Amino acid sequence: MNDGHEFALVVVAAGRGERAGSPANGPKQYRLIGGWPVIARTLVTFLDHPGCGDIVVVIHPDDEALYAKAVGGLKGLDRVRTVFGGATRQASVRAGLQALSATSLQHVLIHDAVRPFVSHAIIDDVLEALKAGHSAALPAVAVADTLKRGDASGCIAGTVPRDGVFGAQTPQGFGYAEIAAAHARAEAETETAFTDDCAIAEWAGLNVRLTPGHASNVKLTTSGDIAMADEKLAPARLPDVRTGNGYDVHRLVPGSFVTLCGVEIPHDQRLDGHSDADVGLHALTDALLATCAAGDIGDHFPPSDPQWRGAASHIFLTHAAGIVRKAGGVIMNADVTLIAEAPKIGPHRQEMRESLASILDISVDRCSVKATTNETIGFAGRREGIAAIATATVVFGDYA
Ligand SMILES: Nc1ccn([C@@H]2O[C@H](COP(=O)(O)OP(=O)(O)OP(=O)(O)O)[C@@H](O)[C@H]2O)c(=O)n1
Ligand SMILES: C[C@](O)(CO)[C@H](O)COP(=O)(O)O
Repeated sequence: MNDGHEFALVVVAAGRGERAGSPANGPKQYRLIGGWPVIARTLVTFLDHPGCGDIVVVIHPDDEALYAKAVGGLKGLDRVRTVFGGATRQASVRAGLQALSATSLQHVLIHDAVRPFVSHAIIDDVLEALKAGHSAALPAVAVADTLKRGDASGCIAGTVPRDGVFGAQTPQGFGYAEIAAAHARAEAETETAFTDDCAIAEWAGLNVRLTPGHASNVKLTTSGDIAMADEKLAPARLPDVRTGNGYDVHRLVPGSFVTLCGVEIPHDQRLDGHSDADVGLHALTDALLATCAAGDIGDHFPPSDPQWRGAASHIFLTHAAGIVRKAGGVIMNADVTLIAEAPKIGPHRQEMRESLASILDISVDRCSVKATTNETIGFAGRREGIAAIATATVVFGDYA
């Protein structure tokens, strides 16, 4: 079982997680972060470490089913045993160490189940220190905040010098025989409640080496810690970018001007329609409505409604832009292609772009107007009508 392995492991998971609250789905080591139970994430890092041999997970007697469900499906579980813990972390570690009494491995690492962001680098540095001859190794992070001592009234009683002060993390590493003996002695000889195993090693006179911990190797203590861990592991949110297209055509009849993209152009024909028949603005109105699936221009402005007779089409486009914005969208660009044999669009393009920019309240560089003839074929080629196609891009949500 331990062929080629460098250390045995105790993972303590018998706590009740009272500071994190105890919801129906069990104590914090069984809560989900990024869709995984905390304890499963923790175990996987060790199961994947080439130096890790026997593993004892110390659980609470009430949690057998929760544990089985949480770790079910992990690879390498044949190396993992469970034992029941005690009323304190210290008692739970002791139970874990006793369960390893037959281990052939010289070193043991002791880790909190609720430190799921432990890394191979942290483990390797602990192992290096043990292999270099230290009896114990402690991953630690220098304290960065100024430390204060508070008094019973909730006021500051003093500032604690932080030079040489470290936050202790796990996994803490030891010679197995030495830490097992130190734990047994501590149990027999002192009432002191030790909050970590290096404190027991120190008490027993063992030499403890500091190794690099990492800020990310946080102990999930409160429900806020669990929420932060979940957020950290959440898949990156993709931007909600939506594109809509629109198409419109109106018949040409004898007249003196056409209105295209909000610009009146003198011409020997006019566009026939219920409103001002501006195909460019109508196509773009549909494109914008499409970005939030808000139907089409006919749904909002029925041709049967007399109030829209001869209406200027910027009303329709302004309405569509309002719907988009109400839905949380930001209009990124608008592009209109006019299909007309005549009049010539080129000389009016800039004015049309400015007209779109003003109606949509976006910059001109986000508004494009293009034109093409229909090579004298089809209804547009025979000057029977003018068509327009339009595309709009809108970004919705947090990325807007
Ligand atoms: N009797 C105990 C107490 C704690 N632990 C384990 O020790 C680790 C660190 O302890 P802590 O964060 O204090 O966990 P809890 O004791 O569960 O938390 P609380 O004090 O809020 O109840 C956890 O993995 C926890 O499950 C344990 O195995 N047995
Ligand atoms: C062992 C430990 O994680 C080191 O920082 C910590 O002491 C355990 O937390 P507890 O709240 O004291 O049980």
